[in-house]
Amino acid sequence: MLHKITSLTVRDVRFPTSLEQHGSDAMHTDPDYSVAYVVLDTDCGLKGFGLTFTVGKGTEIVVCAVEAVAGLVVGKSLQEIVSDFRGFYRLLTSDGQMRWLGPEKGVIHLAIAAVLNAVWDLWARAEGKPLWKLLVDMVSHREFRLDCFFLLPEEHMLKEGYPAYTTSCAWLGYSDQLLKQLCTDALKSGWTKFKVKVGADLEDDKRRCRLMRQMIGPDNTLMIDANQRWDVAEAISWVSSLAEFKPLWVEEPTSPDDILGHAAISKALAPLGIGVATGEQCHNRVMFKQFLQASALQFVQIDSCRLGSVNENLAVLLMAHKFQVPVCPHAGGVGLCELVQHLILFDYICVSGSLGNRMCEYVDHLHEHFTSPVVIHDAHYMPPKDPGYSCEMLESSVQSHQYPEGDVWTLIMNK
Ligand SMILES: C[C@H](O)[C@@H](O)CC(=O)C(=O)O
Ligand SMILES: [Mg+2]
Repeated sequence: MLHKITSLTVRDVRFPTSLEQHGSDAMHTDPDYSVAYVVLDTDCGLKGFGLTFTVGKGTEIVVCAVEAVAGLVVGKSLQEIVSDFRGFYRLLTSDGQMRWLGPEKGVIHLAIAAVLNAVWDLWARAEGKPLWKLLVDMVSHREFRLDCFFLLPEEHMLKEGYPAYTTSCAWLGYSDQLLKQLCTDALKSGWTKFKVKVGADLEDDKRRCRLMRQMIGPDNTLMIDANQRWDVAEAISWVSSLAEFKPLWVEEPTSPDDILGHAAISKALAPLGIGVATGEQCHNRVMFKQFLQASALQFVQIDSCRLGSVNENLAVLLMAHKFQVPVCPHAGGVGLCELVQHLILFDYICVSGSLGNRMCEYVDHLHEHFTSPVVIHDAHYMPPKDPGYSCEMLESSVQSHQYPEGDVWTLIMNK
């Protein structure tokens, strides 16, 4: 079956997470977790679902950009696309009249990610496999030695899952009381790795990091995330002041485009045992290449919607492997956990074969709006089994959260 794409629809779907400060950080103080949600219809009835993540009002701009590229997709068959996926990727990213907006960065790239995510979802559904398995089956299996026993990596993942860390205990806008409660709950559920938001006020950061350490103890892992708040010198002195709390990494210490700045920060913090992590706003593979070449990061944080979907993320996974830098994907947003779990499973099974210093982010928000939500067991992502890329949303959720006409928003606006 050819699966000719007959239409592409895109909707602006937003969740009012800012009301309770979920997802807040030093630069995004009032995020409403949102998606530009894409559905591809085909002549045989099969659909493909895709999304890209944003944090509120920006979604309307991404929706326009998706509409602008729709004409490059509608009318093509899945077979035509996947038989020359590289050519199709180039068609989307190199359109003569739209390339000026990027190239391969910003709003237009987010839009292309949403569309390509839907195409990959369609392909995996057509093959009757979860996306990670579609990718794994494309390359040959290898056997790795894992601790004291031999297990194929795929079997290992199906049994144990992929290790995760949580960001949900310590968004910047949460009170100390809430932070304590959420840490207590998370520890009971088996979490051992925690990320705390920092960057707005040094004294606050010291208090919150101290509290986190008290709650999680000396042996669990702590990471800090500044969301680009500092300049280079400020980042070095600020993080040095937080070194006593033993963070494994500082994430996005400065502008996401400042490769040499990250290199300077990495060099300065190495003696303190603190690495630099970045990637959620690293806009394409070329940037990642230079970050790796400049030893400017010690943890690669791929993002399933920032880069040009699976296509570009695979290139980054391979480069990270070449440079022997662990990949710890970003997933702080709606739908990002659902998507990126497929990529990190593929990374482990077919590329890195290692779990050393590796973990995938998890945030405990909004999974109930997906038809195949992530399954977390004992702080591990369990491999998804349903065909596709796990980003189909419940139609009822899409309708009630569509902006501005959905019930959820009309209620808020009429208050
Ligand atoms: C605005 C988002 O919630 C952002 O804070 C997420 C992030 O930085 C992370 O998960 O890491
Ligand atoms: Mg972050």
